[in-house]
Formats: sequence, C-alpha cells, structure tokens
Amino acid sequence: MRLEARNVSFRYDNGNRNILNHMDLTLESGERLGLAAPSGFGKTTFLKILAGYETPDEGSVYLDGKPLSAYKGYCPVQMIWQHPELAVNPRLRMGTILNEGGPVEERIIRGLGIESGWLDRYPGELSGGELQRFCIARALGSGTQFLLADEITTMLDLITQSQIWQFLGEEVGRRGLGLMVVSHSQALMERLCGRILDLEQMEG
Ligand SMILES: Nc1ncnc2c1ncn2[C@@H]1O[C@H](COP(=O)(O)OP(=O)(O)OP(=O)(O)O)[C@@H](O)[C@H]1O
Repeated sequence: MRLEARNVSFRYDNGNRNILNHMDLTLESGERLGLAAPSGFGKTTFLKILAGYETPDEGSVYLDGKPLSAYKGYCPVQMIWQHPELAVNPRLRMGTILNEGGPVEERIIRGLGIESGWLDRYPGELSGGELQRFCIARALGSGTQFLLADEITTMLDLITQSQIWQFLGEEVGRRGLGLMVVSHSQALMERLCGRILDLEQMEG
C-alpha cells in the first residue's frame, strides 16, 4: 500500500500562521521513514493529518490513491502519541482500552511485556512505560497498515525504550507495515529508518 500527502497546507483555527505549506510525502508499505524538524515546526501536526485526526485546508491524504477520509471504521493509519496518559480514557480499565480498536493478538501483548495483572487496573495506576505498551498494542490491530510514532519513547527509561523498539522493529518487519518515526534522537532514526526527511526542507 501507499500513504501519500499531496500538497497539504494547514493552519489551526485559532492560529495566525500556516503550520504546513504545500507538503508532499509518500510512504510505502514496508518502508521506515524518519521525520526531523526543530521543535514546534509541525511534526505532530503533520502526523495528525496523515492519520486523519486533522483535515488539511488544502491538499489531501490518500491511501492507495483513495482519500483517507473515505475509509470508514478502523483506520489503517494508526498514530502512537508521545504522552500515553493523554491517549487513554482514565475511566476505563486497561483490558478495555487494549481492545478499543478490536482484539489484539496475544503475540503482541506478550511481545510488549504487558502483564495480565495490569488488565484490571485503571490508567492512573500504571507507569508511563506500562501505559505506552498498551497504546502501542492498541495501534497494532490486524487492520493496521501504517504506524506513525510521535516521540513515543522520549519519556521512558533506556531499557523500556530499547525493549519497545526491538519489538516494534520485528513486528513492523513481520507484517510489512509502513513506519514513520518522529524523534529528536537522530541516532534512533538512523538505526531504525531507511530514510530521514527534514520537514524544514520539504515545504513546497
Ligand atoms: N491545537 C492547536 N491549536 C493551535 N496551535 C497549535 C495546536 N497544536 C499545536 N499548535 C502549534 O502548532 C505548531 C506546531 O506544533 P507541533 O506540535 O505540530 O510541532 P512539533 O514539530 O511536533 O513540535 P515538538 O517537536 O515540540 O513536539 C506549534 O507552534 C504549536 O504551538
């Protein structure tokens, strides 16, 4: 499959400037792409548009040539956020959160080191690293084709970071998913990604 942004421009309703100007980007299945840019430049905004959370003012996002907005139900483009505590409903138990997008395979749950004792807990009773494992698992439903990872391990300790990326690297490779990595760590992107783009140099 192919995920494409064509001529995408965007400004927040309450903003006084365009965040993105005429951006083009193509991500193929099986490809691993890093996205770099200075803080506040619009990396998260771009990922939100690519995952269908925001609608561009100009241009469109396409999946295999069909507008992303035409896909109903589970979105084949899944985003994982920097702050897992903001990406979960604090009133739901983790077992419910895990399956919000549909059933998650046991292999994924095990691979991410999710312990069965965590499933009955509420988000406030887990650490950031534990929560992020759930958010990653939830994003890996069987319908996922592209995974957009926005600084997903920045807040975590080094051991958790390395476990998560080890698992994700294998999982993405096994399923031939397209992966986009936003990180301030150039070293991480160089290790994971076949190609690194600088958002600053991409504006059309
Ligand atoms: N919901 C919003 N409403 C208005 N402005 C916003 C909103 N979200 C982000 N912005 C602004 O848009 C710009 C780009 O933000 P964005 O989070 O996309 O950048 P980023 O490159 O991901 O930054 P960082 O590396 O710090 O995470 C920033 O100036 C930010 O303040």
